[in-house]
Parts: sequence; C-alpha cells; structure tokens
Amino acid sequence: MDTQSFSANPVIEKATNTSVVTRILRQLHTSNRLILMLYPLTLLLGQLYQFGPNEPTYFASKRNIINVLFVKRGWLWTAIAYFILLAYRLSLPASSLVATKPRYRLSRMIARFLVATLYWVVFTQWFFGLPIMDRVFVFTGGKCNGGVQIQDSLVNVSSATCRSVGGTWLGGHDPSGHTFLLIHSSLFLWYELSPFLDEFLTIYRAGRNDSKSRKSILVALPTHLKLIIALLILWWWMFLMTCIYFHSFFEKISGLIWAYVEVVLVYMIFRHLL
Ligand SMILES: CCCCCCCC/C=C\CCCCCCCC(=O)SCCNC(=O)CCNC(=O)[C@H](O)C(C)(C)COP(=O)(O)O
Ligand SMILES: Nc1ncnc2c1ncn2[C@@H]1O[C@H](COP(=O)(O)O)[C@@H](OP(=O)(O)O)[C@H]1O
Repeated sequence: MDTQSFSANPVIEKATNTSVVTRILRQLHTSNRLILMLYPLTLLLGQLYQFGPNEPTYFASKRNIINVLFVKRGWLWTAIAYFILLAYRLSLPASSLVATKPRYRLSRMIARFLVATLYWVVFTQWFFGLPIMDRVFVFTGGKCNGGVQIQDSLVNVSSATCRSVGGTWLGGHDPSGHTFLLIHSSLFLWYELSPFLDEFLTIYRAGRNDSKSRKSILVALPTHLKLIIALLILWWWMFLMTCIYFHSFFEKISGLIWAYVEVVLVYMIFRHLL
C-alpha cells in the first residue's frame, strides 16, 4: 500500500485525519516497510548464528579494515554519501517528479541532514557532557575500570576517553554504538534515497522496450545511486558482523530502538515540517 492509496480512502482520511498513528501508517510504503523489517530480522539472524559453529572470522576483530576505515568514521561516510545524493538531486531536470516536490528542495534536504547529524551527535558524541549512550551506561551502574574511575554520572568520562586512558567499560547496560550508527545511517540514507530510486525505476520500466534502454538495471542505474547503495550494503554487512560478534542482545536492541525513534519522528510524525 502506498501513501496515495492510503490517503485516498476518504473514510480512513476522515476518521483518523490527524492522529499520530495515521501519520505513521501513511508513511509505511511497501519498500520502506521491507527496509524497516531488515534490521530487526538481521539482529535475530545474527543471534541465531551464535548458536551455530561460530568460528571467529576476520570480521570478529575490532581491527578489521572496514571497521577501522569505515565504521569508526561512519557518519563521515554517510555524510559523503548524502552529499552525493544532493549532487544527484541538483543534476535532475526541473521537470523531474522528485525535483518538483517541496520536500526535496535542497534546503529541506540539508535541514534533514543536520537533524540526523545532531541526533548522531547527542547519542554517540556529546550531550551536555557525556553522550546519551554513555549516560545510559553510567546510569545503569557502568564504570570505567583500570584507567580512570567514574566518580559520579556527571564526571565527563566518555567511553572514548575511558578507552584512551587504557580503561575498560564494565558493568551497566552499554547500548551498542555500532548498532545505532549503522542503522541510523542506513535508515537515513534509505529514506532519502527511496523517492529517487522509485522515479528511476518508473522511468526504467517504462522504457524497457526501447532498444536504448535494454541495458540491465544495474548498468542503467546512475553512478550516484550505485555508490549510495554500495554503502548501504557495506553498512548492512557490518551490522550483521556486530550482531554475530559483539555486545549482548539487549544492548543491540537499545541501539536499534534509538535509531528507529529518529525515523518515526522525522519521516512519519513530523514529516510535514522537515
Ligand atoms: C551540494 C552540496 C551542498 C552542501 C551543503 C552542505 C551544508 C552542510 C552544512 C553544514 C555541514 C555540517 C557538516 C557535518 C559533516 C559531518 C561530518 C562528520 O561526521 S565528521 C565526524 C566523523 N566521525 C565519525 O563518523 C565517528 C563515527 N563513530 C562513532 O560515532 C562511534 O565511534 C561509534 C558510535 C561507531 C562507536 O562508539 P565507540 O565508543 O563504541 O567506539
Ligand atoms: N562490525 C564490527 N566490526 C568490528 N568491530 C566491531 C563491530 N561492531 C562492534 N565492534 C567493536 O565492538 C566494540 C563495541 O562496539 P559498540 O559499542 O560501538 O557497538 C567496539 O570496540 P572499540 O570501542 O574497542 O573499538 C567496536 O569497535
């Protein structure tokens, strides 16, 4: 069911016009619904895999090259992918369907990026001192052992500082930063990309019988979109590795929930504002 078919139903429209639930339901397009299911299912898959032979692979090491070069600078790569999408948006003709939508004006796209960046900052980097993920850890009894000790929850010792002074994060509930970062980045990129992909697919399908358009879909896909999809695949793979090798189940669930909250707020409840 897409947005149009849902909101075109006058009975539903009238009965539940302004409710938050309706706003959420309206935005659950088929493709987005599948993407929203992908990450919880991957988490379950990773959990099931742990019951198997579970031989450590290259990806079980924190020093694996993709973790060091990509995930540890994950928001930077997501930002680069988004700038590529912005460049693609600017290259579209004014008659393009997406280009005519007010929601895809450059200013609104940049505003959504800044909101997503702020959301990443407050959860993983800084929230008037410790970032939220570290505050949850300290609040639930976690401490930095070995290097420095956290005296109370307001002392500014983040997980990053703790590591840098040779300490270990012990006790408490430590929401998985990797789970959050990878899902937050992926959902953000997917929600931004999907209308551009929809338009490309519509044009591609319409022109399929034209001899010039008989190229396979992968060849025909614009390079900008290919690069973003490649990053989405890389993020999914690293999330699967996090699910298999790192953190407890509930620590990954809390990272996941925090990432989904942003999508519900920005792409469903306050969609008309951003
Ligand atoms: C057509 C072009 C128009 C351009 C207009 C642009 C206007 C933009 C306006 C302002 C620019 C803002 C720029 C923001 C760019 C953001 C770039 C960055 O993000 S730089 C920081 C990179 N750092 C990371 O990505 C770190 C990621 N890592 C983590 O978050 C954590 O390590 C972890 C959560 C993965 C794990 O935590 P740990 O403690 O367990 O290691
Ligand atoms: N997919 C992955 N590949 C490699 N290391 C990962 C990983 N997912 C998590 N980790 C590592 O597991 C630790 C906890 O991750 P997080 O709390 O961000 O979810 C981090 O260690 P370091 O902090 O020592 O780098 C992180 O690098």
